[in-house]
Amino acid sequence: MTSTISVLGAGSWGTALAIQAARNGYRTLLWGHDPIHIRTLQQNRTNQRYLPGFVFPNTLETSSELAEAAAFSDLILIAVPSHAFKDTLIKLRRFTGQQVQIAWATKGFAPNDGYLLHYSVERIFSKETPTAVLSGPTFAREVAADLPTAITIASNHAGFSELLTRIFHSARFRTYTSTDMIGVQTGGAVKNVLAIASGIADGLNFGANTRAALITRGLHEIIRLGLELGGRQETFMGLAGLGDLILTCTDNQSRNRRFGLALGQNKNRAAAREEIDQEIEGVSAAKETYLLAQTHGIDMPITEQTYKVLYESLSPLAAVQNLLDRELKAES
Ligand SMILES: NC(=O)C1=CN([C@@H]2O[C@H](COP(=O)(O)OP(=O)(O)OC[C@H]3O[C@@H](n4cnc5c(N)ncnc54)[C@H](OP(=O)(O)O)[C@@H]3O)[C@@H](O)[C@H]2O)C=CC1
Ligand SMILES: O=C(CO)COP(=O)(O)O
Repeated sequence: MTSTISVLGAGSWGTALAIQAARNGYRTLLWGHDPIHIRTLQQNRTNQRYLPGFVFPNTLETSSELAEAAAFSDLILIAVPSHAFKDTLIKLRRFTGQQVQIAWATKGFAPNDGYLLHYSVERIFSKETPTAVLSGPTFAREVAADLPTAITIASNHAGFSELLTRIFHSARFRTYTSTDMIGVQTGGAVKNVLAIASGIADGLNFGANTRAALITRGLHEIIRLGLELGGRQETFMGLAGLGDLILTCTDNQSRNRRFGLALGQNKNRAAAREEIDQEIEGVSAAKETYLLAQTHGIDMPITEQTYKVLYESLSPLAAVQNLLDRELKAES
């Protein structure tokens, strides 16, 4: 029975998930691409840069060698940012055997081709490789602090979601299984765009009514796109859809929301990014989602206006006005 796991990506989320697996008694190896950062983690037994204040359990090891991570376990969990996802898979492929099982907690699309991340795994590994995605309303810091959290684990392989459940489930970390990998990935990727939009509205000092309207109409956008891509309605009403959307649109722990807040307060994109100094997945997701909506002929007005603020220098105020000026229609 598997008793090890390698987690790729030593940012806040990879570190929190590695701590969770290690706390559950699984020998866990946390891999990061920067040898200097990893050496610091090894020495301090904590990730001061990305998740300060949480001491690593004894069962947590670290490495900056991908070959070591592949040899450590045939169960790989990827938590690198989406822009590094494909590249990490390609490098990993050189070191893995036939038995490898691949899960990811990354939220976003493969850069430049707009595909959900499971397509990259299928192409770089194979369609037969067991795959799974973990997603839901899960701020890294709260998971590391062992605050009650629930997450969805979606897999194409029942045995794999059960294995991941054993590794991650605890009295404070509740796991739900699903078979809807497309729906779970779509919810996780698109909610980041809507969190930026919600931040923008709050940065402009609009009120709670505006935020609630954005969340509700944003959910409709996720559902329209997600159904078209092959996801299931109930997934969008669950943890990986509505749950994560509410979390990131309403709480300032969300980097995407804070980025939007800065834009709404009239900071430019570069200054807002610098202020956050961590991954803001919604920036690339806004472009990929906007292009996907166009390709599939789907109406996603909040996504479209967010894209225009980010890529066409539309002012946040004009973007909100564009949404309000839209032709009146029935609620659907
Ligand atoms: N943080 C959270 O609460 C949650 C995050 N997620 C998702 O997890 C993913 C990772 O985000 P998160 O950990 O928060 O991001 P962070 O900003 O906390 O950390 C990003 C990490 O990725 C590393 N990195 C950057 N480029 C590469 C690369 N080319 N190859 C390998 N590693 C690289 C960074 O290393 P370096 O410092 O050297 O640049 C850093 O360790 C995102 O898709 C995010 O949406 C999902 C749920 C919760
Ligand atoms: O996805 C997340 C929580 O579920 C983290 O959101 P941010 O990337 O906006 O911080």
